[in-house]
Amino acid sequence: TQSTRPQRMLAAVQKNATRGDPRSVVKAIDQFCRQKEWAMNVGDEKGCILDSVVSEVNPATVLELGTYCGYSTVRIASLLPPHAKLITLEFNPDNAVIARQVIAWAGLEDKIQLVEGASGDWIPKMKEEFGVKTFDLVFLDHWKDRYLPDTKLMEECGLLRKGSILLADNVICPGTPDYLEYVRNSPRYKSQYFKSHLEYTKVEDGLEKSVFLG
Ligand SMILES: O=C(NCCNC(=O)c1cc(-c2ccc(F)cc2)cc(O)c1O)c1cc(O)ncn1
Ligand SMILES: [Mg+2]
Repeated sequence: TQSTRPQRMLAAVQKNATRGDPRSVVKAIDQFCRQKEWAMNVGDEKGCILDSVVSEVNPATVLELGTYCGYSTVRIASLLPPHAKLITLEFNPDNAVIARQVIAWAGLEDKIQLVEGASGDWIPKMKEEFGVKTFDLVFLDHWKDRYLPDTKLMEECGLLRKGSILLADNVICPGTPDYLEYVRNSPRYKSQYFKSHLEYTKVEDGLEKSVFLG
């Protein structure tokens, strides 16, 4: 039977990356996507901006919305301090199967908790299910029409504290106009746009970094 793109991406990781070496996993996926097949990972250009924000925030608790195959999950977790935890939500069970194996190849299982299901269902249960108080950093990379409702839900559930950072992918392409309008005009956020390109292309895209002011 025909393999899927995530399955071919995992095969490229297992062939070209070194077990236990997260950066080699990131490199193998980027090479696969540049040389073989485009895929919707945040990619190496926006990935460098992601790295700099993660390093600056040095978060103890991270929430990622939209795991896909685990590229940004591994990229973020490889920069976390010891004992820091990353929870990543993935809606699509087939993607979750692949992401778990990518995370295992990188040797980052102890830092990452992959949760399957819809963000809207899981966000209200974060505190009781995972003992999370608030998130220091949230990386939004799931369905683009879920960025705004899920941000409001995180506010309502008390998952953001003064200084929590939201970093959103694809605010230009595919675009998240209602989310951008909200974080750029709400008095509760200080927002900054990092201009870049859609992964592995010359199309404009960017990341929006927003500090929750409480
Ligand atoms: O997370 C879920 N889907 C992937 C979200 N991510 C994207 O859609 C995404 C798309 C693109 C993209 C850009 C240009 C283009 F021509 C085609 C795709 C780029 C990106 O960087 C993304 O991140 C999901 C699934 C589901 O069934 N339910 C809840 N969530
Ligand atoms: Mg994305």
